[in-house]
Amino acid sequence: MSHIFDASVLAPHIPSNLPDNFKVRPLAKDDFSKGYVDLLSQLTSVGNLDQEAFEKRFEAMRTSVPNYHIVVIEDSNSQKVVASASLVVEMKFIHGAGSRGRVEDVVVDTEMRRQKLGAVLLKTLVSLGKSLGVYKISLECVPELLPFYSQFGFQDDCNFMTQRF
Ligand SMILES: CC(=O)SCCNC(=O)CCNC(=O)[C@H](O)C(C)(C)COP(=O)(O)OP(=O)(O)OC[C@H]1O[C@@H](n2cnc3c(N)ncnc32)[C@H](O)[C@@H]1OP(=O)(O)O
Repeated sequence: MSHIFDASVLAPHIPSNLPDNFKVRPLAKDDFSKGYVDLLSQLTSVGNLDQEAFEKRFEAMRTSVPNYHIVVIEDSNSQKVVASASLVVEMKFIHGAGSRGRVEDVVVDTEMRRQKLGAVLLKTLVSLGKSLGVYKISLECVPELLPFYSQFGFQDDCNFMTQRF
């Protein structure tokens, strides 16, 4: 199976108390056929992303340095991807040529919410980020989700500005 990053890098960071049917792993190239795009569409507009476009983008991300750490949870009962979150690492000159982590695109299938899958993803990404040596991890969210993210060590500490095209 082709993963977007090395599964052995992820393994030490996965909480052990998950029900047997849930498997936490890096995004795989064949997740297109496991409902991954439908899952992302519960987060925001995905636009026109057919299998060819998905696989082309997957390869670009897989071979990027530093890696895109896209972590998913597959439910073996349905063989669908039911949750996903990303840790993107950005290289800097500042902080001693350090790296910053950004948590992006956190989503759990509507049918699977409130079963702690979001918590599993956030704990996994924070632990992974620390082990990769990033000097900080940040994310952007609506005010309603501040209590959710604060459980995993995030603090509300600045304004967020955006410009859309
Ligand atoms: C950086 C970004 O990507 S921001 C975008 C975040 N994603 C979205 O808004 C997409 C739609 N929402 C979702 O996919 C989900 O509701 C998520 C990811 C926000 C939460 O995932 P879930 O798996 O349902 O959360 P999980 O079960 O792990 O919740 C753990 C605890 O967090 C808290 N929590 C969960 N969801 C929320 C929420 N929407 N608001 C406030 N607190 C919450 C609760 O205390 C919950 O414990 P409880 O169920 O015992 O009350």
